[in-house]
Order: sequence, then structure tokens, then C-alpha cells
Amino acid sequence: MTALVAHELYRFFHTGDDETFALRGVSLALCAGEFVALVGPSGSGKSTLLSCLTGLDEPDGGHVEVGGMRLTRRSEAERARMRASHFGILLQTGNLFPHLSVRQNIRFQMMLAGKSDEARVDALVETVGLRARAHAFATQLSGGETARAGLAVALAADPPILIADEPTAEVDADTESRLIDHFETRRRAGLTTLLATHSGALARKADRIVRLHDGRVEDD
Ligand SMILES: Nc1ncnc2c1ncn2[C@@H]1O[C@H](COP(=O)(O)OP(=O)(O)OP(=O)(O)O)[C@@H](O)[C@H]1O
Repeated sequence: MTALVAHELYRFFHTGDDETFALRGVSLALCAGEFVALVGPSGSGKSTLLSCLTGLDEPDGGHVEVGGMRLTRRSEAERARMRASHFGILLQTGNLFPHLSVRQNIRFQMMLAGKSDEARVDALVETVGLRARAHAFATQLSGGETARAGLAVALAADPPILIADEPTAEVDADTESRLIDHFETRRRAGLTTLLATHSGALARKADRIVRLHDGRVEDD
């Protein structure tokens, strides 16, 4: 079953007289339960693609379908509803509430999904290697800790589709291997994962590697 489809996505940015072609006709299909790594050089369009796939950004051309329903060109409220029921999202813009601790951020995300499970909060804090920082506020975390806490929040509600941008940036080797185990557990549970990454170790564990270059899929 196909979980997420992108049809011929185009995205252009205009800054003054400059025009950047971030996506130039990207098509991609993720099957339910697939673990896919999105790779490519800096500036190749990975983050832009993830934003369009989750409906946080609207493509200038093409469309996205999630769970068989079109996500693109709907109202912001409809996109937000579809996002909440399909995705866990970690993008470079971050997803933490600054006035909540790491634990409270994870708990809050679970609550939004109608869930409450303290053992799962403990397990997620452990998985991302933040046991010692679980009670720190988001504003008190380092860059790497912020990214790991953000990943725990993205995973909190056990989303059908996890979309994460560089989830293992700035993590030590032990944490990276725990996270890889977690992504493999998701795959065994039939959950779908798409990660943009510069990590060869992580990409090698994926079922499939999709390579972007200059806004196009170079290899899939
Ligand atoms: N909001 C924006 N306004 C103008 N240009 C943008 C914007 N967002 C992205 N771009 C440009 O679009 C291109 C693709 O950027 P994107 O962030 O998607 O690349 P990336 O592959 O994720 O890079 P990295 O690996 O460095 O995160 C780049 O040339 C970038 O400068």
C-alpha cells in the first residue's frame, strides 16, 4: 500500500531578481512500512521537499497525496488536520515549545494525539539519549540536544509516517545506533519513515536511498 506520493513537485523561490529552482519535477512514492533515506548535496532540495510533503509548504506545481488523499491546495486548517493524523515531523525549524521541558514537550505531543503513556515518554527520552536533560527547558538545550528532543517529539505519538530532516546530526555514535534501532523497529511495525540525512551509516540501513541533485531525483 502506498503511504505517501509526490507527483511532479516544483518549488521556486524569488529573492529580488534572483530565482532559485529548489524542486524541478520531483516524483516519489513511499510504501507503507518503508524506511527511505533522502540524500544529496547541500542545497539539492531535501528540506524543501520534506516541507512540501508534509503540507507545511505549498509546491508551485504538482501535488502530494497522503493515505490516498490529496494534501496539496487545501486550506491551512485541512492540511493541519491531515498532518496531525498522518505525520510526525522534525524539520530544521524545530518543533519544541520553549517554555516546556523535554518531557513536557513529548507528553504534550502525545496528548494532542489523545495518548498518555509515561513509560513511552521514558523510552523516548532514553532512545534519543536525553535522560540527563529530560527536565531541562527547550531554551536550555544545546543545538544537538534540541534536535534530539525534537525527534522524540516527532516520534511521540507513534506516527504512521515519520518525516525528519537530519535526525542524527550532532549525535554521538551510541545515540545514532539507538536511533537506527528505533527506525528499524518502526519498519517492523509497518510504520513509514523518510529521513533526509548526510549520514552514510544511517542511509545504509534504509530500504531505499533516494538521491536528489539540483532539485531533481538523480537516483531512486
Ligand atoms: N525560503 C527560501 N527562500 C529562498 N531560497 C530558498 C528558501 N528555502 C530554500 N531555498 C533555496 O532552495 C535550494 C534548496 O534548499 P534546501 O534547503 O531544500 O536544500 P537541502 O538539500 O535541504 O540543503 P542542506 O543539506 O544544506 O540542508 C537552496 O538553493 C536554498 O538556498
